Amino acid sequence: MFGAALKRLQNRWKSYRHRFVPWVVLNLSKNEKTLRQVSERSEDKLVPDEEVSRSLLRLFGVLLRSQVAPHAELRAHQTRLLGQETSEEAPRGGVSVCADEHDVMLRSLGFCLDRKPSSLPLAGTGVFVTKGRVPKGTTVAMYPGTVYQFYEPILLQSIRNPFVFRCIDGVLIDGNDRGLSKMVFKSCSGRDRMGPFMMSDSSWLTSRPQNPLAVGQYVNNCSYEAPANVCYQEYDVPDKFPVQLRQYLPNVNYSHDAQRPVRCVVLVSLRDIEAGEELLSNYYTIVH
Ligand SMILES: C[S@@+](CC[C@H](N)C(=O)[O-])C[C@H]1O[C@@H](n2cnc3c(N)ncnc32)[C@H](O)[C@@H]1O
Repeated sequence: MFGAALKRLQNRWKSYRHRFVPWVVLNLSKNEKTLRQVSERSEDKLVPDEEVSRSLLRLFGVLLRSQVAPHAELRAHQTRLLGQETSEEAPRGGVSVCADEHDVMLRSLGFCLDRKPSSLPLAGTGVFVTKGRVPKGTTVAMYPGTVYQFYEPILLQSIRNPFVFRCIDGVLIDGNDRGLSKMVFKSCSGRDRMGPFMMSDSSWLTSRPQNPLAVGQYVNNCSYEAPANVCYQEYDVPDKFPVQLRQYLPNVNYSHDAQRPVRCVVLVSLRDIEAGEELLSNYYTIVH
């Protein structure tokens, strides 16, 4: 009888997946209501992948059309290479036609995000909705970083690094914007460049990411008093994702493998979120 009870306890422990790997020691939720439960990977989807693709394509398309002047020539070159027509006019006299990323976000998605001191005690920086409103089921942020398969070496990068996110299938995403992690991301991003086309975006490593969704690594853990309003969802970038829009993807594979899709993790709203609210996720998932 004792053996059976022990086995049950072991199975239960094994089924808890901490989304951040083990250096994070947080105030674990006091109640299972704050835990996310999934049966298998395919069920860890609040919204279908097609819906995630649609909202990323919409935002990235608007970002491309409103890019700053220094990129305009490169963009025109890319467009020529792709044999596509463009309705955009080149900026006159080198004057920037840049719309601020936040304006773009507000126009295309209906809300703005910003990083600010968290509303939770001792939680450092958090991510807030600063303008507009996020309806339930919206792709509200992306978790940027280098993507490691479970067998790839991450030991050095992971030391004292609270930004290593674990996907349900064991893939890891290092979202640290400093030190060795930063160097690795930049190096992999440069390696995967295809001629004039960047396949990923390194600007999330700065204080002003050109993809304004790429701040998901700063989303803090919920508590019993402040429940989660967003959840993580794995998203493998489909082959047909337009090459000229990949420059806004904030993820890159650690090892180059043209066959493997880039893994992204998006944060999806669990309810309507109003301006002024902090985004909070659940760092713990139960996989049955
Ligand atoms: C992925 S980072 C989130 C960004 C972090 N707040 C920062 O400023 O860098 C995870 C770390 O944030 C802090 N954190 C997240 N949620 C928290 C909470 N509810 N209470 C206290 N600290 C929290 C912990 O230090 C944790 O290791």
